[in-house]
Amino acid sequence: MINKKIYGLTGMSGAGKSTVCDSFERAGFLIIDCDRLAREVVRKGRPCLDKLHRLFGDSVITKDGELDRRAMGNIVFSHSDKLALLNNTIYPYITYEVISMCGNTDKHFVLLDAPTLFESGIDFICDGIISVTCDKEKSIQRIMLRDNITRESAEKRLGSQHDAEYYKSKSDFCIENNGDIDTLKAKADATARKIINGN
Ligand SMILES: CC(C)(COP(=O)(O)OP(=O)(O)OC[C@H]1O[C@@H](n2cnc3c(N)ncnc32)[C@H](O)[C@@H]1O)[C@@H](O)C(=O)NCCC(=O)NCCS
Ligand SMILES: Nc1ncnc2c1ncn2[C@@H]1O[C@H](COP(=O)(O)OP(=O)(O)OP(=O)(O)O)[C@@H](O)[C@H]1O
Repeated sequence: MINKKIYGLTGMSGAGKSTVCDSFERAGFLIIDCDRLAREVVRKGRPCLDKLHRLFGDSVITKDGELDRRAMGNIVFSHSDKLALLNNTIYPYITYEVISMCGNTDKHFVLLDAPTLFESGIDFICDGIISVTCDKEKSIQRIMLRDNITRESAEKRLGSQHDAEYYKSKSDFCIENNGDIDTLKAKADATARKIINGN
């Protein structure tokens, strides 16, 4: 996108992307949280939710007409064909929102926080890729605690994603997060500075 530098931030669930976003926001980046956009595009009454209802049936809709996220997660993180169907349905809506936000901001630097950056094809608009990685067991422990899910659900979710080596091999910057939070923040601050200063 003209006059903007767009960086994609990716990595497995629980790797530490949200903490990295805080550093980049402090450094002056516009942060686009694709998980949040994915929640907005499936709000009650939005066309994307109607499509999901038609494709997945009543079991993914709550009695209030909202997306039943836990039910949908149980389906798609156990069946790769269903995950592909969800992704193919939802990504065009997310991509539209991302492009609008990039076009509307005054900020020069944008960070797309997107766990499924490569699958969505949105890496195509990025000037650079940053990944956050950590040992799989650490991811499992962190998301069990943060999302109040079982080990089995955590393992299934991670099973739908790539491993650390994959993210590393496709990134311009890789932030390893096996230490404490302060170490992660220091690495993230340094990466943001490096990008802004162009070195
Ligand atoms: C399956 C859904 C309903 C489960 O909702 P739930 O509230 O339990 O989880 P939440 O949305 O907070 O996601 C938690 C984490 O799961 C992982 N995850 C989410 N979607 C996907 C996916 N399509 N493929 C692999 N991992 C995913 C991410 O690491 C994410 O941070 C939801 O994740 C969803 O709608 N996913 C499809 C949209 C998507 O791809 N989002 C990522 C944005 S790029
Ligand atoms: N180095 C660390 N030490 C301890 N806890 C951490 C560390 N890094 C992150 N966490 C915690 O682990 C959890 C997962 O981190 P975070 O939410 O940043 O992951 P994420 O990559 O954004 O995951 P998702 O893709 O699922 O949104 C959070 O509760 C966070 O506070």
